[in-house]
Amino acid sequence: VVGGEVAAPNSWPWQISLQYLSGGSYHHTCGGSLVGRRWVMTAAHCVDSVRTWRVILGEHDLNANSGREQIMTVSNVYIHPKWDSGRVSNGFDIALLRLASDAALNAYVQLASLPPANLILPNNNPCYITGWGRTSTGGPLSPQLKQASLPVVDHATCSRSDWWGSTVKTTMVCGGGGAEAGCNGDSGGPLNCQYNGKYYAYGIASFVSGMGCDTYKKPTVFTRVSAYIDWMNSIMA
Ligand SMILES: CC(C)C[C@H](NC(=O)C(F)(F)F)C(=O)N[C@@H](C)C(=O)Nc1ccc(C(F)(F)F)cc1
Repeated sequence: VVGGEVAAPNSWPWQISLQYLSGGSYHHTCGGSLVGRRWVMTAAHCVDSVRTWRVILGEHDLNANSGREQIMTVSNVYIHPKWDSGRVSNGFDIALLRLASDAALNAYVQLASLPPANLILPNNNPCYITGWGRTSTGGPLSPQLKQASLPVVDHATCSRSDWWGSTVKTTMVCGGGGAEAGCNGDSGGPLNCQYNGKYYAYGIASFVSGMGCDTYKKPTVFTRVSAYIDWMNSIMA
């Protein structure tokens, strides 16, 4: 997350850290959202390589043990059937991870609210991105979870030729476009948007400009979760 601030610990209690085993230790690679006691929603591009995964619930500081963390094994990975790792601009950047055991829900670990199918939030709707991703283009990951305000940029604006043009589809949602942005390592994490007085996991961080995370008129692009509710229900049922 470029800009914004460190979040109050566990104030986004559905945020997870997705980690992979390499060289005998686990490394944060993506964010995600707990959407069921055995289910995590993340980006397909986060899990389209064969690795040993684990999910940390109740996480805040990647380098400290608060005692609130729950370390979960991933038992299955379900990538959207239309995802094409060579074509992130086609969309379908969504995956579900089945956990080997149930999460214990408490003050630090809660389920994300999924939006109603086909919900489209208006331009400038208040939203926050959360994640442990780079704090500047090419910079380090953040040890603590960060948040930044990324209001919705509607499709009409985001698809203008000097913005993302036809790269952005209606199954995506754009957020920000100024000094605050998602960055590498925030992938898979939620865009938390206010709707009827509560926060919904309305987006899944998908991509930023290759020219830099906070490139002007290149807002962070998210998978629009409300476009995939039927697919998610078919998997989690
Ligand atoms: C691995 C990538 C698919 C996802 C990676 N995503 C992120 O860093 C995050 F956190 F914003 F989700 C990213 O945007 N990385 C930059 C460096 C990138 O590759 N951006 C990018 C790739 C393809 C396009 C497109 F769609 F035009 F082909 C646009 C931007």
